[in-house]
Amino acid sequence: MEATIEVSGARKRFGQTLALDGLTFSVRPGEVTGFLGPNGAGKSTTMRAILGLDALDEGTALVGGRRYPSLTRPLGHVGSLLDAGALQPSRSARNHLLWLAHSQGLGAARVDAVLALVGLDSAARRHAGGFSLGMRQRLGIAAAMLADPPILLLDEPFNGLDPDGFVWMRGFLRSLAAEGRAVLVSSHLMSELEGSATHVVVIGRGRLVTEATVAELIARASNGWVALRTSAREQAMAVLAGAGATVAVTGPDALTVQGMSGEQVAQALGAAAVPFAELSPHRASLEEAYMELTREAVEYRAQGVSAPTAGE
Ligand SMILES: Nc1ncnc2c1ncn2[C@@H]1O[C@H](COP(=O)(O)OP(=O)(O)OP(=O)(O)O)[C@@H](O)[C@H]1O
Repeated sequence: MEATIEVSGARKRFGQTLALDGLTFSVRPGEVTGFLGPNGAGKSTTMRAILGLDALDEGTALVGGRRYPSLTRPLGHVGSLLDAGALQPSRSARNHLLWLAHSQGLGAARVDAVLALVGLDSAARRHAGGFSLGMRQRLGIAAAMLADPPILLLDEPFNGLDPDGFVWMRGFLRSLAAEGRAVLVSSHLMSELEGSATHVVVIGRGRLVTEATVAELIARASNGWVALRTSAREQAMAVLAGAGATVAVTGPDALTVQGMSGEQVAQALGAAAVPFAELSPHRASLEEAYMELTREAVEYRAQGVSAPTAGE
């Protein structure tokens, strides 16, 4: 089966709430796609629709070109982590997985392999009920990986992870994509996905806000910004603002400047005898890119059709 997820024109209403409002996006093989949006944006509903747990009112949600309920061995095609709490607390982690493995015709060797894969081998015989949320997330991922599926849907897998867990999860997601799998990972925070996602799908109120590569998103948000270090921050701000630039404080001795080239910034500060160092094009973080996006989306909604924003 081809490792793709394709959601097209998905609409879903729960009573008065329109959870999905014509949502369309796709995930291709070899990509970790971050699935982002504020609370209630429709991320979980989308994942549930892809897995056939919620029926769409309109549109389609396909895995490898097929509807999930039509798959004969679904867990061999799509692995999912929706709720890390969904386990039998009195069972050991290994027994929990053995029970799942048997239901799929898999043996103990595969269980031990996935326990090692997620770093739970030493905790394998402990009761899952005593696991921290981070360990439950790992166990949930081990379960998702049991039948070695080419497609993975992970809902908030970074929740509850400690700093080591974060590093591990990022590397793990990258390795899944490097093996050619399609991976859709939901998150509230862009920063969680930095270093693992290659693509992002941002949704709001059940609609697509943007679908882009991480590199495109960062380039868009970085455009026209110059980063600057100066021991005379207030003076530099006054000079640059006086020259018409937009200036933001990014640290005790750091500013970012928009509306002037690096050369113009150097000239203006030089002429006013303001000391500075490290003048460079600013590379936005994924979080900044997300904020920029959200801001654009809000402005678009507030202004109606493509009215220019101030300064354009
Ligand atoms: N079973 C349900 N019954 C009624 N309303 C629902 C149901 N499931 C979701 N909703 C509503 O649909 C909208 C989308 O919810 P959803 O859980 O998909 O968003 P989300 O992006 O996953 O949010 P969060 O980040 O908070 O998990 C919300 O307004 C939610 O209250």
